[in-house]
This record gives sequence, structure tokens and C-alpha cells, in this order.
Amino acid sequence: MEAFHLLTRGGATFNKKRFENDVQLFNKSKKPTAGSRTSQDSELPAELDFFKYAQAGPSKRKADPKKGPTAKRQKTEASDSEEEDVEQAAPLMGGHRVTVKGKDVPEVAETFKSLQSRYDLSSLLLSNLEKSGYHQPTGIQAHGIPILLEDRDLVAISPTGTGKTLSYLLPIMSSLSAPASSSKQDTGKGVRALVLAPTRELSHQIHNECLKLAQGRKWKIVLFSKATAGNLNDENVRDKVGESI
Ligand SMILES: Nc1ncnc2c1ncn2[C@@H]1O[C@H](COP(=O)(O)OP(=O)(O)OP(=O)(O)O)[C@@H](O)[C@H]1O
Repeated sequence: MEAFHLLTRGGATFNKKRFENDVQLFNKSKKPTAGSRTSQDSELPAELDFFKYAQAGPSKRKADPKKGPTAKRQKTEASDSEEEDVEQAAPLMGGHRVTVKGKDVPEVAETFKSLQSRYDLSSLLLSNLEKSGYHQPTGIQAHGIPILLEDRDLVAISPTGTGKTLSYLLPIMSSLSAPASSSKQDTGKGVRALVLAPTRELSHQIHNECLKLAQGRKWKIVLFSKATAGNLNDENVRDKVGESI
């Protein structure tokens, strides 16, 4: 994590003389032709090739005209060893390119409204989305929300500001259904959902998104910091909390 931080945020110095041999490794293969990838690139596992789209030639970006301007390519794993490419209409906001890998991937949700008929998303959540100015799902939301609403596991990577937060908060709120205090079923006491975030700023952002979705119901959404997280050890505090970040 530390190394990744250094590489992505800058601020690190690199002594090219001291690591001359390593520098040679990178210089050797620097003869890319237009649209081609280097041999090192091709050895990189697809999951780790974060820049594959940036390096892709123009022909790769072209949508199939027969499938309309929003047609995108998705990868679905047909079996453990074999992969199968499938074409699926993909959104949407900002024309995000989305690659999905997995077995039996749920259908994309092109609108929030479609989640109501497919997954019984509550009218309150729908209207809170509207109130918050969320009229159409972003790429990560259109693909991620159905996956989580079907109780599947999801690992997602998406650039900052693309709406990842809502992608998991909406399914969480939907599956909790109602605040514990107003639920007819015996949901028990204590924390029902926990979101862990690496920084205070991110925790605040997530908390704010949570509050937007919670409008109109008495959800108990609590933001804990490093200093206050220990309070959760106290049963009395735990019982008063519904969702914590
Ligand atoms: N469907 C949507 N329509 C309009 N605005 C949206 C939508 N989804 C999220 N937003 C807004 O876009 C902004 C960025 O969203 P969010 O913080 O969830 O992105 P993120 O991918 O989680 O970013 P980060 O990587 O920084 O955590 C927020 O202000 C959020 O309210």
C-alpha cells in the first residue's frame, strides 16, 4: 500500500544511476508501434493492467455501429479456465468503459427505476436518489449495484469521482430494508452494517452519501474515527448504532 501510494502520489525520488540495471530493463522494450503493446504489457495479468485502455489503439475504442453508440464490451468468465467475451449494452454517464469479469454476471441496470421492479428497491430510496440529483447510474453503479443486490461478491476498481460509494451503499440500505427500530422482524440489536474507509475525509464523504439515502427514516448512521472506534466495544453504544462508518 505504501509503495503504491508513493508511486501514484509522486514525491519519491529515484536514483537512476544507482539502479542503472533496473533502468535498462525498462529502456530495452521501448519501441512501441502505433496500436501495439509491448511484450511486458502482454505478460501483465489483465486485472493489474490499469492502463490498458489508455494504450489501446483507436480501433479498439470503436463501438460496433450495429449495436449503437452505447454498446460496450464486457468480459465474462465462462468457466474457471475459459473466458468468453460477451457484448452487453453498457451505460452511460460520461460514456464510462466498463469491463466485467465473472460467472453469470447480472444484467446492467440502465436506470435506477429498473432496480425497483427487478430487486424491489424501495420507493423511498428511489425518491432519495432523485432528491440527491442522481437521475441515472454511472457505469460502476449500473454494473455494480445489480451484482450486490443479488448478494454476489464484488471487487471493483473505478476512477475517483465515478460514484463507487453509492454502488455499495444503495445495496446495503436496500438489504437492511428499514431502520432496526421500526422493523417488524426481530433484527436484533447492534451494528447491522459496517463500512471501513482508510481516511477521515473518505469516511466523511461516505457518511454524507449515507445520510442522503437515509432521508425520511430514522436510520442511526454513525461515523467513528480511530479515536472513537473503541466505543463500539461498549454494548450500550453498540445497541444504539445501526450502521457505522
Ligand atoms: N448517479 C449519479 N448521478 C449524479 N451524481 C452522482 C451519481 N453518483 C454519485 N454522484 C456524485 O458524484 C460525486 C462522486 O461520487 P463518489 O464520491 O461516490 O465517487 P467515488 O468513485 O466513490 O470517489 P472516491 O474514489 O473519491 O471515493 C459525489 O458528489 C456524488 O454525490
